[in-house]
Amino acid sequence: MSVIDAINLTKRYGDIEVLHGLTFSIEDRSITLVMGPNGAGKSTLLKIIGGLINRTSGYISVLGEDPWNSNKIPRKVGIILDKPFLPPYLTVIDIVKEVSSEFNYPLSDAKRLLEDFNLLHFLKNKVRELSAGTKQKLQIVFSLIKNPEIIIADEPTANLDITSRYEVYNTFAVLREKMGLTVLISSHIPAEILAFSTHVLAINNGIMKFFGKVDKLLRNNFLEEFYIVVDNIGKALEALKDRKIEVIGNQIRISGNLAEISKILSNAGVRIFYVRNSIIDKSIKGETGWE
Ligand SMILES: Nc1ncnc2c1ncn2[C@@H]1O[C@H](COP(=O)(O)OP(=O)(O)OP(=O)(O)O)[C@@H](O)[C@H]1O
Repeated sequence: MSVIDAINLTKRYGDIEVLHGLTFSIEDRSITLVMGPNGAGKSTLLKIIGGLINRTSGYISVLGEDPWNSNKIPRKVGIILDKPFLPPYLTVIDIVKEVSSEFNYPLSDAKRLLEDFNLLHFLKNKVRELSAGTKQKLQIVFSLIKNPEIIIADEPTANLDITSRYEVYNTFAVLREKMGLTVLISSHIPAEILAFSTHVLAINNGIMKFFGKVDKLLRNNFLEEFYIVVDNIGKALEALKDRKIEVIGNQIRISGNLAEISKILSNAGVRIFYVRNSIIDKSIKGETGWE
């Protein structure tokens, strides 16, 4: 079932058309990586989906409604930006209370969300005392306080170090798996997020270059060697014991079909934090025109 449908969607700023006739459907409970170089049109597309700006022509439906003319979309779509706008001198609990009361959300449920994302111990901290990664995770949790069905994240990891970036990607994977949310994330660092995504929508100069499942993007490149980092190396080694693998530091070197290996690990309850392989970068470039 699709939750977002776009047909021939265009956007012009003044005389300049920056989105040229995009057509796609986003499936319920998917994580779509929206990728493309600077100025490609990623933010513009996400803002249209979130109802922050209107399209120029074409059709867009989000949860069955036109996002620009909808009371439902501001409540059902959570928007996450690259830099969280959290008041630096307020404590986390102050903000939680404010956001909960704004959306009529029980405070006890909000605290449970913080607990789910391992943030409960920051309740009494002021925002300025928190790391960039923690602030971003908080922004994500705050966006959940209204019970959204879709989360749109525009470059959510742009200002984060690698550890925090993976924490944030992981948070999105949890949102999808445990809370059944549909997630759209834009990024400049596509290879990192690919392991957490189900679909890819690639734009370049406002033209959609690729839309489809991650497997399709990587389809020709499976019998290659790559490196993965997982959350539980012991469980991963057990799950992959019939395969030729080598452990190098915290990475597992393995050859084979990436989709198949991810499935084995996922069935064993192991989460992949990181996949690296020059082929992934090459297939992103080959299929999408990404430089
Ligand atoms: N409010 C605006 N008025 C005029 N032009 C705009 C406006 N916002 C964006 N643009 C232009 O539209 C094009 C697409 O911009 P957009 O921000 O959507 O791209 P992006 O892919 O998100 O880029 P980045 O990765 O740099 O954020 C760019 O050429 C940009 O200069």
